[in-house]
Amino acid sequence: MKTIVIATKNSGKVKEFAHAFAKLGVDVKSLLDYPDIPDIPEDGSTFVENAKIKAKAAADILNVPVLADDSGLTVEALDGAPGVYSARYSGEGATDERNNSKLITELTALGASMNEELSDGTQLLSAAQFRCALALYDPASAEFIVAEGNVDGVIADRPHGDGGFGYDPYFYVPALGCSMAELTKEEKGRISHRGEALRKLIPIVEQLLQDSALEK
Ligand SMILES: O=P(O)(O)OP(=O)(O)OP(=O)(O)OC[C@H]1O[C@@H](n2cnc3c(O)ncnc32)[C@H](O)[C@@H]1O
Ligand SMILES: [Mg+2]
Repeated sequence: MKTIVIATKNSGKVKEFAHAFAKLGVDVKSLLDYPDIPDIPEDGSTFVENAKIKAKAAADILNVPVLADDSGLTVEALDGAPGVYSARYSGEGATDERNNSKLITELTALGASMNEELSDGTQLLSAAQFRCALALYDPASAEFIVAEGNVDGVIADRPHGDGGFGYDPYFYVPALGCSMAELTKEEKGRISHRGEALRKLIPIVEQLLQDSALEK
């Protein structure tokens, strides 16, 4: 079995990558499997910079090609926040729950509204986008390959669904009439920022796999 290492400690991302790569017969490992690797500072100013930082840091330690994902939510009524700060939006020790609660509190305090409500009374607060940058770094060639994806949605004032992770329960997708957390992994992958970026990168990962660079 071929293996690809993803430089992430986010178990939600790991599950989505594992689902996508399983279809290619590729096993996924993450930084959760390498607890001795120290935390990688994400001090870039863009998703692409942070994805490159994470991929290179892990690849230099493990000496195999590594894929990294930097992603987040940009909200129109918040001038694009939380953006690259999505994971630490609610400060030190941030959790998905606290980040979501801060998001809704901030939007409510601003009086943000799209003047639209769903049949269950849910108010739609602001247009938003999920963005994802993937970086694949191969220490043998010292080269990066980068791919990006995004998906449009709307922030709802209350959560729906218990799938996905992070901001998914509050991210309503008008085209599908449900939140991102109400989709299966397969459905989410078809429309998501991560799915779009991954589809661009998969041919390159497959090429690397053929070259056996990822054989462990
Ligand atoms: O850096 P790693 O270890 O990969 O894990 P992380 O959770 O810190 O990941 P990021 O730095 O890329 O921050 C991404 C933030 O955006 C959120 N996010 C990213 N993709 C998402 C998705 O598909 N659905 C919901 N929230 C998402 C996620 O919950 C984090 O708060
Ligand atoms: Mg992070």
